[in-house]
Amino acid sequence: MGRYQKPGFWRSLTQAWRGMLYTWKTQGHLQFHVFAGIIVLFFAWWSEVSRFEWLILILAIGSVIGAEVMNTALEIVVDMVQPNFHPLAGMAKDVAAGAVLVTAIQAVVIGLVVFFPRLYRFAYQIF
Ligand SMILES: Nc1ncnc2c1ncn2[C@@H]1O[C@H](COP(=O)(O)OP(=O)(O)OP(=O)(O)O)[C@@H](O)[C@H]1O
Repeated sequence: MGRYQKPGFWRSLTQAWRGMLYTWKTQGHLQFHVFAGIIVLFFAWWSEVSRFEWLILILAIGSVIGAEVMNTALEIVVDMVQPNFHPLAGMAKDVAAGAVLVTAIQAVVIGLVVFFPRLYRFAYQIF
């Protein structure tokens, strides 16, 4: 095993990007979250949300994506430390997946609070 050397700023960025790419390639959930986030941002632009709503929506999308990336990191560590079946290894993964679920529920609630009144008004005008 090579000696560890603390990387510089640009090298750290490259490594972080490599981690993101790995997560993107291996986790279908991340692809789904990014796709859903793009659709939400499109709707935000289309329905001309306020600056504050933009910030909240971006925070919500970033939280889900960040939690998914952290979840992937934990899965990698668990698989490295415990490649065999172990109840604690399974529980660690389940707890990390629970963190993603919390952020996803939060994002859905934020999306409803921001978009539901607009969709309601839109539907009201049409029907
Ligand atoms: N070593 C293990 N021992 C016991 N149970 C495990 C182990 N590895 C995984 N599991 C169980 O299988 C589930 C799925 O684990 P897996 O490693 O396939 O993650 P995943 O399908 O990529 O999860 P996610 O959908 O959260 O990204 C875990 O949530 C856990 O309940």
